[in-house]
Order: sequence, then C-alpha cells, then structure tokens
Amino acid sequence: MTTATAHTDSAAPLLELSGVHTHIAAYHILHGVDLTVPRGEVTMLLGRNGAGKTTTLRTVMGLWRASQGTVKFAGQDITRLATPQIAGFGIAYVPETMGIFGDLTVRENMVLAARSARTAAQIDAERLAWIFRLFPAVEKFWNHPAGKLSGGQKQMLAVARAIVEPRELLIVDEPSKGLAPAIINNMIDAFDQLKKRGVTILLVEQNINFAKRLGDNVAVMDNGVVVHAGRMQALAQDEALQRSLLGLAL
Ligand SMILES: Nc1ncnc2c1ncn2[C@@H]1O[C@H](COP(=O)(O)OP(=O)(O)OP(=O)(O)O)[C@@H](O)[C@H]1O
Repeated sequence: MTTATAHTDSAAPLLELSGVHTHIAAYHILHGVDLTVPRGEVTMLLGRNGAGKTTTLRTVMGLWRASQGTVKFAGQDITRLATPQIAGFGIAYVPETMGIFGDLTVRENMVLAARSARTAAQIDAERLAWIFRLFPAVEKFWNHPAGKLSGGQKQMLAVARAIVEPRELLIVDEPSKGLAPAIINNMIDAFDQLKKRGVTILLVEQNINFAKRLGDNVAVMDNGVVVHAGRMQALAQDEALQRSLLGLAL
C-alpha cells in the first residue's frame, strides 16, 4: 500500500485541529479544540480524567466525527475521511485498549498489523530487527499467545504493531498506564528512538513525570477544550501552572 505524500512545508505543523467540536450521541464532548502537533517532535496531551483527550484522538482518526471545525494532516483536510483512509496517510493509532488479539501469537499480531505482509518473512527484516532491539519482549515471546504477556509487554507489542511499517505520525493513548518504572524507561527510550527516525509523536498521558521526560510540546485539556499549549520545558519549570492546570492529576 502506498502512503499518500502531502506537501512538505517543514515549518507547518504535521497535525492541526481548529475549532473541533465532537458530539457522542446526545452529548457535546469537544467544544472547539485547537491543537497543533509540530513535525518531528513529541507532543503530550494532558488533562484531568474526562477532559476529552481520548475523544480528541478518536476524532483525529475518524472514529468519532467532528460536527464542526477541521482536522488537517500535512496540510490536507482529513476531517471527513474514513478511518482506513486516515491511517493510509501514515498515521498509526494505539488506543488505550491496545487492540491486541490475545488468542493469536505475537508473530501473528505483527503480521496482521503489517498491511504489506502475509507472513513474518515478508515483514521488512531491517525494520523487524530494529523493533526487536527496541522491544526485546516481542522477539522473546514471538511464538507465544499475546494474551499471556504482562501488561507492559502488551503495551510494547501494541506500539511495535503500530510501527511495523513506516509511519509519519504515531498516536498513543496512555502508553505508561500501569507500567513498572523499568518498563517506563524502556518505553521512553523507544519513543526517543522513533523520534530520531523522524517520526512525529502525539501521546495522551496522565503521568506528568513521563510527560516531562519525553515531551517537547504540551497541550492541556479541560472540559473539552485545550486550555494551555506551549513548550513542555516551560510547564515543567512552573509548578504553580502545573497545579492550576492539572490539579489532582499531579
Ligand atoms: N461513548 C461515550 N458515550 C458517552 N459519553 C462518552 C463516551 N466516551 C466518552 N464520553 C464522555 O466524554 C468525556 C470525555 O471523555 P474522554 O475519554 O475523551 O476523556 P479523557 O480525557 O480521555 O479521560 P480519561 O483519561 O478518563 O480517559 C467524558 O465525560 C466521558 O464520560
């Protein structure tokens, strides 16, 4: 499958939401979200429970439909496109539920995620070796049912699936959720490596320390809008601002 290439204005944000409203059934959840995700950097989407972070990601992926506003990827309006078309532009999305098939082996999970491969041998060998280096558990449990993996190993498999083919933008909902500190370090390393390969990354996080270590940019949501956006370093150095924006989430 070919990935559509859009124009390459490197200064323009890779992903840009403007005034996005989303309704779920009778509920008005997003109330005009403005969010920019600069190319080649890591952007953290923070906010209290129920602030609208997951709904924002799902709206980007076309899993919910924006009722107003626009979502642009590499300058193209993707607001009304279907999810497979959006993914086809080179956007990978790892939901909080991870989307792993527990009855299938790790290998089968990876093959299913690689749209251009029908067998493991058809997955790009250099890329697979790189994924094994990033996430040794994926290699170690290659022929084991994915359902038997620990929570951290499942999260690694979920990210490994998302990057089995080259992607321009990787979106992950709460990658650090429930992970032990050693696994969190491994995850941070992996995202760093991805960034070095030129992948733009958008992560939803509850863990402010994880966010501080990895984020170049930050956007904070509350009540269905982005209430703060800027450089992560500026927020990390301002404890009063962190408290007022994130409150108990800290
Ligand atoms: N399927 C749904 N039906 C009705 N309301 C929903 C649905 N999904 C989400 N909501 C509501 O939308 C609001 C935003 O939810 P969302 O999951 O986007 O928040 P979040 O910031 O990701 O929070 P969390 O960290 O708890 O996942 C919440 O009030 C939630 O109850």
